[in-house]
Amino acid sequence: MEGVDHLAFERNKAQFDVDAMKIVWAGSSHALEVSDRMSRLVASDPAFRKDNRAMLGRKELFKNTLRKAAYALKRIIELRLSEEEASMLRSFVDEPAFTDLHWGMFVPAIKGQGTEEQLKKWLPLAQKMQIIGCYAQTELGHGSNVQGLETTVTFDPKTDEFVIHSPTLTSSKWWPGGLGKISTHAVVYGRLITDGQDHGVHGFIVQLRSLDDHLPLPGITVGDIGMKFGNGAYNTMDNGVLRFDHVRIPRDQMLMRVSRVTREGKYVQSNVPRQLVYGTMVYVRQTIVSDASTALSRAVCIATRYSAVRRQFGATGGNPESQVIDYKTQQARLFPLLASAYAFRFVGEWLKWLYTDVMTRLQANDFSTLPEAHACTAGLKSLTTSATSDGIEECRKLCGGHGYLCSSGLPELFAVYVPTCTYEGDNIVLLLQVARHLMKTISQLGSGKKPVGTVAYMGRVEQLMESRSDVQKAEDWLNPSAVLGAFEARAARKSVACAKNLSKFSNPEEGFLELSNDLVEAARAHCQLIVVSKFIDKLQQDIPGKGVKQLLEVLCSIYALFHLHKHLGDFLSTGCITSKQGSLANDQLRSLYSQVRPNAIGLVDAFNYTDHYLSSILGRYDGNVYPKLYEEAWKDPLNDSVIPDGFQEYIRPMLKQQLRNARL
Ligand SMILES: CCCCCCCCCC/C=C\CCCCCCC/C=C/C(=O)SCCNC(=O)CCNC(=O)[C@H](O)C(C)(C)COP(=O)(O)OP(=O)(O)OC[C@H]1O[C@@H](n2cnc3c(N)ncnc32)[C@H](O)[C@@H]1OP(=O)(O)O
Ligand SMILES: Cc1cc2nc3c(=O)[nH]c(=O)nc-3n(C[C@H](O)[C@H](O)[C@H](O)COP(=O)(O)OP(=O)(O)OC[C@H]3O[C@@H](n4cnc5c(N)ncnc54)[C@H](O)[C@@H]3O)c2cc1C
Repeated sequence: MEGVDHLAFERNKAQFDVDAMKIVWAGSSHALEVSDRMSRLVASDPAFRKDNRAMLGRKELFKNTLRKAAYALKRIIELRLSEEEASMLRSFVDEPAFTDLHWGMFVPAIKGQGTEEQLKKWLPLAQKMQIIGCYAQTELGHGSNVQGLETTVTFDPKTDEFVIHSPTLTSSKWWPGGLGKISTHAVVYGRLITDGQDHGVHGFIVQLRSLDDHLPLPGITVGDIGMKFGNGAYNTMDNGVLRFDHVRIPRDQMLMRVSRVTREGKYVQSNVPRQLVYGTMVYVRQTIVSDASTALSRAVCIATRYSAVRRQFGATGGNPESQVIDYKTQQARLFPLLASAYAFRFVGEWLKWLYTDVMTRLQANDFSTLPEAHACTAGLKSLTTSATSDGIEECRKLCGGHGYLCSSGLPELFAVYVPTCTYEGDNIVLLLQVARHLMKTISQLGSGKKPVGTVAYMGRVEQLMESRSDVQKAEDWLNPSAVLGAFEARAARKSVACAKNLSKFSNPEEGFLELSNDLVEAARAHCQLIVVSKFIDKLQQDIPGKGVKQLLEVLCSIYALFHLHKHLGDFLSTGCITSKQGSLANDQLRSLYSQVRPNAIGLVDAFNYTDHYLSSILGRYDGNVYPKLYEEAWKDPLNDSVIPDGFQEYIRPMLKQQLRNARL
């Protein structure tokens, strides 16, 4: 029935102030107001329609993305939107596009690695979109191993220029988004060579295409790398290939904040650490953590609403069948994902703060927190994107057969989301970076260097090696200090075990390779501890609204106890808890799921997503699923005609032949 809220009875069950929760989710009343206004602006404009993406061929799909990007910019200018509003509007357009790389990596790379002079020259051009840029780092032969890049950038003192060259097939730039067809410029990473000496990888601003006719400049071969996973999905992006044949650029197009080359060809390093060349990745990894909560919450919103609508089995005495959300197994799969969406929101907020703090310190030449920023962004990017990818797929299964339809919104969300496990650093490679940080921290304990930030607990390692959980009954697990104690002890013990095993190797690098599986597990335990502790910290804040804080406490306990249950082997084998305490945690989880149940729809309504943004019939706000699914099926191009193309040509003769054979 049109206009009827089929989920109203669920909404009435909520025991908390949903509007107050919306503010917590958005981060502030101001952020909620802006995101609400921008999402409605996009949803109400037919130019931003996106329900037909899965049906479009690549060229049409891509052209449509270009139209939307240009139209979005036109609206941003017409409506005089602020930077914050413009960025929200672009995110609600909800279609991967060259603009993501322009705003998300090209501009930040210049900002982070350019000198004041370079900022003055390039930023206004980029900000007014008079040039369009991408981030060209990865090559056909090397992505993870940045130091292994092969593109050469050789200084020619005669002309005061750099000569960029792709000496091998594997040195072809491969993957950069926006590169294939649209970017006019790129920040290109290559090996800097002066006077025959290789100084390693540096960034350079390179013009790729003419600003007059958009043709590639001389010496440049550029194109798209081809179709990617899923229909629609990430194929709106022109990931590209790029080769240089001795292309010349002026010397001042080397990004020179970290190091520079003088007119005479002398290589000069500034006092800034060379790792700042990797700064753009740190920035993007931080944004990816917040985006994980957005992607996961979308999937969870769809699966939760549909689970309340869907009924199977259990009809008794004339009563309707059971809502699938009432099955304990459905709750045990769904509610930890709901809790994870909130957990990732808060850890994302904290990571943004950490990043801003590091940037402020860098301005004052304080580089002390850079390793912590690298480890946290790398580890949390890895943890949250892996969990979100798995979570989206779990939500598809939670929706049964209908979850597999494109109109559920879940297949496209999954296809767009999964590459986050690979881009901006393969998730395993990034966890190994965290493990290095942990091993370094432990190795420095003896020297009296006090660990700070997220590794501060390592300073209490002796106590953590001995500690025993004092949980005696299920409710004791609601105590944040019981949870923190167990997670800290597990993380510390796993790291210490790795450090001890490493010390048995005469060659530490060999040991690191041999023990890498254990190191990855230790890094994961550390990252889960960060998520749990930042959720607990969030609950120390003043959180207004009836029942809001109480429900967040429930979600925080679910996040922690679900992971304790999932990784029970870890907690038991390290001796942090007993098997009795493990089973008490499980008892407590069941009770927590029951507390979430009446509030489940309210908790996903608090994400404040429009139907346009969710793009899912199963996740419709009004729960009117079946008529809309039925209606949607008839829109498929296959249903344009009763008899499909190809039937007369192939199937009719085949049928006839088979009938003739049968008669013989
Ligand atoms: C239905 C529609 C639905 C729509 C749904 C929407 C959802 C979509 C979500 C979208 C989300 C966000 C959008 C953002 C837009 C961006 C799109 C992104 C596109 C992708 C871009 C890319 O992938 S760019 C390329 C990225 N490449 C990598 O990440 C490479 C990974 N490798 C590395 O980072 C390094 O090489 C590695 C760290 C692994 C090793 O480096 P190496 O030089 O070998 O270093 P080491 O020897 O190991 O270490 C040296 C010391 O340096 C320290 N260190 C390393 N890295 C850093 C760093 N980044 N910062 C600071 N310090 C660093 C390291 O710790 C060592 O220190 P030590 O003290 O010497 O031990
Ligand atoms: C959709 C998408 C968009 C992208 N956009 C861009 C872009 O805009 N700009 C850009 O420059 N790049 C981009 N990339 C490239 C991306 O950053 C790289 O693909 C990514 O960093 C992974 O590197 P790789 O492909 O070399 O993987 P590999 O390192 O070859 O990984 C292959 C396997 O080897 C394993 N492995 C590798 N090294 C180790 C190790 N030391 N220890 C243990 N295991 C290891 C990995 O875990 C993985 O299982 C994009 C990629 C994708 C998929």
